[in-house]
Amino acid sequence: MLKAVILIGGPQKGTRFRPLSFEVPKPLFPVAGVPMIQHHIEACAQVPGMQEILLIGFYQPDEALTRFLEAAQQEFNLPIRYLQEFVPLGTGGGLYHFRDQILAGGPEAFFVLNADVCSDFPLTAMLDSYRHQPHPFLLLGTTANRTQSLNYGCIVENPQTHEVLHYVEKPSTFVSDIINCGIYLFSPEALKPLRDVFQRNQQDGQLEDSSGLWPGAGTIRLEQDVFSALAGQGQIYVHLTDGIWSQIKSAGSALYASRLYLGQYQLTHPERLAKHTPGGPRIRGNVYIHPTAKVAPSAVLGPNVSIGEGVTVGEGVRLRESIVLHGATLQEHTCVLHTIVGWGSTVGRWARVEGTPNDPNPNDPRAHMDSESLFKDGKLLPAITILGCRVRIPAEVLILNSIVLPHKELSRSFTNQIIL
Ligand SMILES: Nc1nc2c(ncn2[C@@H]2O[C@H](COP(=O)(O)OP(=O)(O)O[C@H]3O[C@H](CO)[C@@H](O)[C@H](O)[C@@H]3O)[C@@H](O)[C@H]2O)c(=O)[nH]1
Repeated sequence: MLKAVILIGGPQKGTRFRPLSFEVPKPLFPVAGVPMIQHHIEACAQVPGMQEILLIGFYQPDEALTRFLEAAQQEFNLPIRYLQEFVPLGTGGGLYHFRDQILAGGPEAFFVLNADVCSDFPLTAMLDSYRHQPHPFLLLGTTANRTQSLNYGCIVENPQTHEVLHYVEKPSTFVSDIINCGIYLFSPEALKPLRDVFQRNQQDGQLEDSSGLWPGAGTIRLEQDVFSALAGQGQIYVHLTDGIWSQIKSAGSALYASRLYLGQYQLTHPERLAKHTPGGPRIRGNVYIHPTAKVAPSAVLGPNVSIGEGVTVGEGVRLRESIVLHGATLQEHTCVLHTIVGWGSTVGRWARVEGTPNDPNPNDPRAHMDSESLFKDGKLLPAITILGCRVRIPAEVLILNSIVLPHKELSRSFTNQIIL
């Protein structure tokens, strides 16, 4: 019997995802037509013997999360529960805090998945390598180029045995081109080292604060407190993958992840990809259209387009490399490229809304998405355009490389601006 835990973080996280994370918790943001963590749940549900999926985070359980959990339980016919940390406990603290729930029923092992990654989740392959040689910690690793590796956990392995000999979280100088994907398979034994860290933290805290209410007592950083500390002791192994993988930190990376997942749908969910039908819109490449969306037959969509529930796409619209969220309207002849159009927003006739992609270098197979900051030398860097929720763009204007905050009604063109 197996279980899975998805670490969904909480409202203080996902700041690079604003203003989109104002409306919906980041783990529920639609990527390739379904909420970000539905991809994780689908992958877990396919592993034979999966008994339960636990989401651990520090969000208040709001309506959106509750509705998502109910729908997912029905769809996958599996118990899927949310366990709330009352303070952020770090990537390992929640696993220790909820250890009884994780170990209830005696699972053979449990997967732990960061919510903010996009992957083809080679969980069965990880399980096979775990069963071949069970160890407390199995990490999924992939390769990155030297510069970008510094943004991730870096793993030095023994190439014969795949034992992790050395682990450094976001090093300041090059350590290894094998990076931690934030996808793990842990044995029940893995909770023992977490308990040791917890007890050590508590003792250290009591020394600092005799009240015993030291706020950091329950916080455990899986990467530094466990992986770095235990590397080289025969407890941590890495399973390497060359499948699709990307982090989802910024809106730009959500658009890139959407492209990766839409590509995957060719194999996993061909029914989710729009097909060209006589009298229907022209489809180029991989496109997702929610069944309730109304798309005019003269619109041209794709590649990499996701159209959400109740969206209206008018005659002559050109839409490419974009996500259009629930209830938005693109009036006739708009051109929308490299953009996320927020919930309920309207783009007026003949308007052009365009962003600049910063996709990984296509000539470097080990390149990943850069989630760098929005500004450099006080200037907004060119990036995808984001329209927050219920934004109104008038007819015949140009919006280029801009971020428009929710509920703004624009009256002219803007380029390279954040419109507050
Ligand atoms: N429940 C809970 N979840 C948390 C908390 N803090 C972070 N998380 C969740 O844990 C995951 C990792 O979040 P970060 O702490 O932001 O780390 P990171 O910068 O994404 O780096 C991690 O992931 C990389 C791969 O994407 C790894 O390369 C790196 O080593 C590390 O594990 C995310 O899904 C986040 O929502 C917390 O206090 N509580």
